[in-house]
Amino acid sequence: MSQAADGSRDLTLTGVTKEYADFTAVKSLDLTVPQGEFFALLGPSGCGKTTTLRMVAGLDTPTTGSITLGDLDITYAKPYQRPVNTVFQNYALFPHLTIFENVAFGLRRKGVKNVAQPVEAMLELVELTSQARKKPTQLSGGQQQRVALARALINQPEVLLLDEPLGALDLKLRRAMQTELKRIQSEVGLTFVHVTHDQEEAMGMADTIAVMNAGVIEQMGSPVELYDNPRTAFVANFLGRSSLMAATVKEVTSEYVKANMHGTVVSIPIERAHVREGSAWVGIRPEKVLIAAAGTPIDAPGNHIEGGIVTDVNYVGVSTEYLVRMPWGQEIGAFAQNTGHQDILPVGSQVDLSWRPEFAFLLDSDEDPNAGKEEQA
Ligand SMILES: Nc1ncnc2c1ncn2[C@@H]1O[C@H](COP(=O)(O)OP(=O)(O)OP(=O)(O)O)[C@@H](O)[C@H]1O
Repeated sequence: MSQAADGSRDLTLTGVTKEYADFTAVKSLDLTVPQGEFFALLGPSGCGKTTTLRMVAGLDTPTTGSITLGDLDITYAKPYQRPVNTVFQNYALFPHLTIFENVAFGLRRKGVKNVAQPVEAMLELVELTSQARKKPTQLSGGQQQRVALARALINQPEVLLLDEPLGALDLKLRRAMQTELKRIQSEVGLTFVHVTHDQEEAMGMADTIAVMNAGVIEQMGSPVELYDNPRTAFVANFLGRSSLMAATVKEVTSEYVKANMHGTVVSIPIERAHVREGSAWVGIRPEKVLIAAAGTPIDAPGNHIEGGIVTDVNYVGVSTEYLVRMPWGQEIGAFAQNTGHQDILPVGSQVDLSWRPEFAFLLDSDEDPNAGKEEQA
């Protein structure tokens, strides 16, 4: 198979659109997944994740656009002609075959004579050596999922597609399998494209996340980049939580954009300010907001706002989650770590809030401040 000039086998989607009779599921998608990366497509139900994956797998054909692997154009290649395998949520194991034979299936179909060694190596990788003689129904959900993974990996695909592979597992097993999947991916070094609507799952596993909404990619980057520097309200709300407060840009310096937020001037680092003039939304995440009884000093030089009243207190053990009504009527979240240094502030307390300027971000006022809230998993 041919390789790109630099030898890389990146997966690239260029201008990929998928139209159904009266509906466009994926809109002019441009996407590059570097070889060997753990890539997550994250978004709410119906945003076009599965459609995108099916086009990479060859189960659907793009209406326009192209899909390449290195310099190999696979846009119209049959599923079995592309070095791509898929693991689905419903593992689709063969119930009448043993675990060993399920894993051996792809090799036997290719006419490989000696399957024992590769199958055993694969079972070892997914830690199921002791289960080889059992049938799928004798395994737990997580074990069955690992069989599905081994069965796909033994074909030595260049790209492994995972469509909500942990969706059928309970939360605890899901978290355990996430660690497992990440380990296996780094051991085999394949490109993984993982589709999920679970933001914690994507954040915990992926090198790069593409956040999809209504057929387009809203933003793409490392989990930290997306979380700390969201460019749209959808990303700010869908990935974690954010408070978005109306403001007007007053001044732009080399380091900060300063905005007047209901009478208080706050600073936003220039690299997180996605608007430089006019009206805007100042964004801050609740765990970045420090809270203290009115008039007491807050240990954070920065954006300081006064006149809040606590309207809700949710004690969750490691932290206390406050809702604070600001003088302009909006409720802002503030999560305080329960380090033992601060008493819990009851509902009705008068409080001041503060956050370091470097944690704030600034979005265009055209953004819908509620985008992504309802869709959050
Ligand atoms: N064959 C089809 N004909 C018409 N519309 C379709 C078809 N297949 C998918 N769609 C629509 O395309 C949109 C995207 O579907 P897709 O399955 O890609 O979403 P998704 O993000 O994977 O969602 P989920 O997490 O629920 O699987 C949906 O609104 C869906 O109804």
